[in-house]
Amino acid sequence: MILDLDIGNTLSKWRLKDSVSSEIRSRGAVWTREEWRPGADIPDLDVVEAVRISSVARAAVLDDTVALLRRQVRHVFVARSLPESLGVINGYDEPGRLGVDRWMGVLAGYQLAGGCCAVDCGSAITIDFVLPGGTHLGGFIIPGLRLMKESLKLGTRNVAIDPDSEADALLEPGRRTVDAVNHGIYMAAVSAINRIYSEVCDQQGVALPMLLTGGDARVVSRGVRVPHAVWPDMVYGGLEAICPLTFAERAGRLAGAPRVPEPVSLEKIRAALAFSALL
Ligand SMILES: Nc1ncnc2c1ncn2[C@@H]1O[C@H](COP(=O)(O)OP(=O)(O)O)[C@@H](O)[C@H]1O
Ligand SMILES: CC(C)(COP(=O)(O)O)[C@@H](O)C(=O)NCCC(=O)O
Ligand SMILES: [K+]
Repeated sequence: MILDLDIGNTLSKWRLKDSVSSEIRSRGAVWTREEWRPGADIPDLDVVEAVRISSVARAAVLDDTVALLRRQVRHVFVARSLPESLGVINGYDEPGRLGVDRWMGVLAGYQLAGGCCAVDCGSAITIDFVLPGGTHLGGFIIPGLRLMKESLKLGTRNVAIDPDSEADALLEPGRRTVDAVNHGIYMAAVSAINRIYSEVCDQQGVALPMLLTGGDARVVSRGVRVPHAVWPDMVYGGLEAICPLTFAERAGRLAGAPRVPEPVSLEKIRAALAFSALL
């Protein structure tokens, strides 16, 4: 079995993948706590031959996790943001400072779709762009839905947006604090994604497919007007691409990859931008 770990600021996600059949056998998530106890919250390591890790948690959390895993598992791979990987040139001035979850998302997106816009809706919402030739432009970071809500300190933090809510209902004016806040942060997130996408496609003269991942991807997806696909395992896809272990991975097949969405034409994107500039 292969254990894949995606340690984010809020949740540490894991999945077990069969190294022969490439099937996902189980998955789970635990809070990424200050005092996260590596090992206590992840599956039985006896069946694990290799571990692949993407982590944006504090260095000490990662170091402890790796030290513990190395005692029981022979192959432990820790992904890093590099200046260049798999034909993608990292757009950061200091490539190592790009969040490795973003780098994994960009590599997976490029492998699947070529140039793309990779959006990760987690603790933060990150919006990254890579052009068809492999140039990563950098991206945008805004607070995620939960962080935006908590920052208001209106006592609404415990009433999360129902992930099954329809976008139309979320875009109506709220008639009580919790709805006003939930609808407000939702509108902030989806309009930022729509606008940023259009601005960058306009600047670059190219209509790119958009891929969405992260804990809030499903609900955000309903409000994003740009054609896109949701790929819950996009960060894991980067791990598969950069450190292929199974037959399917070596053949370039990424688990759970969606069909690449067809972007609307650049003319339409530009017309929409021109219209919003009038408002
Ligand atoms: N069951 C859940 N538990 C916690 N957060 C959830 C859950 N479902 C959706 N979320 C949302 O997903 C976000 C965490 O998403 P995730 O992509 O795992 O973030 P990160 O990678 O930053 O840890 C939370 O901030 C929250 O808004
Ligand atoms: C921007 C992030 C906090 C997003 O993390 P997440 O919401 O997935 O937990 C993470 O990618 C990070 O710590 N990045 C380093 C800074 C940067 O990418 O510029
Ligand atoms: K994120």
